[in-house]
Amino acid sequence: MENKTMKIGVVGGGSWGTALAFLLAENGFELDLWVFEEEVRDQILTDRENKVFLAGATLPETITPTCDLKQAVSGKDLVLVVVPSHHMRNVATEMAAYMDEKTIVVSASKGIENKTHLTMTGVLGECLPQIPKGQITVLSGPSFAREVAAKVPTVVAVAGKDTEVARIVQGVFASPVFRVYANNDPIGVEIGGAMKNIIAIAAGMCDGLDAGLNPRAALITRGLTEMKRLGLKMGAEPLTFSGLAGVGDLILTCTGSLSRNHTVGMKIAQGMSLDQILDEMRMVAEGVKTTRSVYNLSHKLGVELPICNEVYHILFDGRNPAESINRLMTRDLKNEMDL
Ligand SMILES: NC(=O)c1ccc[n+]([C@@H]2O[C@H](COP(=O)([O-])OP(=O)(O)OC[C@H]3O[C@@H](n4cnc5c(N)ncnc54)[C@H](O)[C@@H]3O)[C@@H](O)[C@H]2O)c1
Ligand SMILES: O=P(O)(O)OC[C@H](O)CO
Repeated sequence: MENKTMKIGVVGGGSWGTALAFLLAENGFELDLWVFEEEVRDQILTDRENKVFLAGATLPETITPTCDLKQAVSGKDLVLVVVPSHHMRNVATEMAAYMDEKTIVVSASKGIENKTHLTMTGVLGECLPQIPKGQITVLSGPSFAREVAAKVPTVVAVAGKDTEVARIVQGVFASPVFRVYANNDPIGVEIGGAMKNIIAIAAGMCDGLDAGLNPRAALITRGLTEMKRLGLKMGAEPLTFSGLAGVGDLILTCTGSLSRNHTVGMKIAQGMSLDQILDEMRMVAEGVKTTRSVYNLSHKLGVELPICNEVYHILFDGRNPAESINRLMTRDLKNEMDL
């Protein structure tokens, strides 16, 4: 199939869905963009801008905003799903009625479902039984929406169990400013993308306390070990954690001022309550809900994740972040290579 004739739907008009729709339009595709809010659809139609979630980017006429999910996904060759992870099941369940088995599905959402502990391709696989599992892929890596919309050079990974499908998706998204590596370890890519958000909350707390640069580097490094530990238990490839969706995204989110997860951590350390912070945010900080999933999953699987554990107790039990640093520093002494 000639790429540019592919019919594409993007589901989710938040900052990332809008930035990726912009990228695809720049790559020469015409596409439908499903947005949840009528306000956002109307703004894009009249001003060619998503002022709520991605102000400043002019969206070309080749992007058609719609609140009609059927229009966005039916008859499409490729559907990109970019909704917050806690909305994935509802949205995908509704999508199922309109989709046939030929469509390639790409998830760009990062999270682990609270109830099932499934990653987003797992949720999509359950909700879209007509789509062969090899056609469900994930795009992840260090990529702030605002920078992608500003055409800042960005490098990500696309992972799928079917190498051919991952290659097709790679070709669709790749551009001179958006380099895409193919990867065949979707579970590793998704665990990396979901867990880095928890570590970014921890790094934000460290920065909010002004605890120093040494502890932040330690959190990033030992956080990577925790990502690998849980990932390997779930069947991931170790090398994925040295890649873009692992250490790459971890570094970006733990050190980048644009990160919503890092910001949540900073505000907690500065004394705001989680409810207060979330009430003030229209955007999603996936790490909050993922912390709960990972805490429960790690206890179920018997995997020790000390940093994630502390973040859980700070967010949901009111533990003091400074006390958590002390608790982490005074744990039993270990061998660095133990996984
Ligand atoms: N923003 C980024 O830089 C970035 C980069 C990579 C990955 N991601 C991931 O993309 C996913 C989507 O995040 P985002 O940043 O695009 O969103 P966002 O935080 O900018 O906006 C929130 C989104 O939630 C949607 N929403 C609210 N209620 C809803 C409902 N009931 N049903 C469906 N959708 C609803 C809103 O319409 C909006 O699209 C997340 O998993 C995030 O981790 C984001
Ligand atoms: O703003 P955050 O913390 O949701 O991070 C956005 C992306 O996941 C970075 O790759």
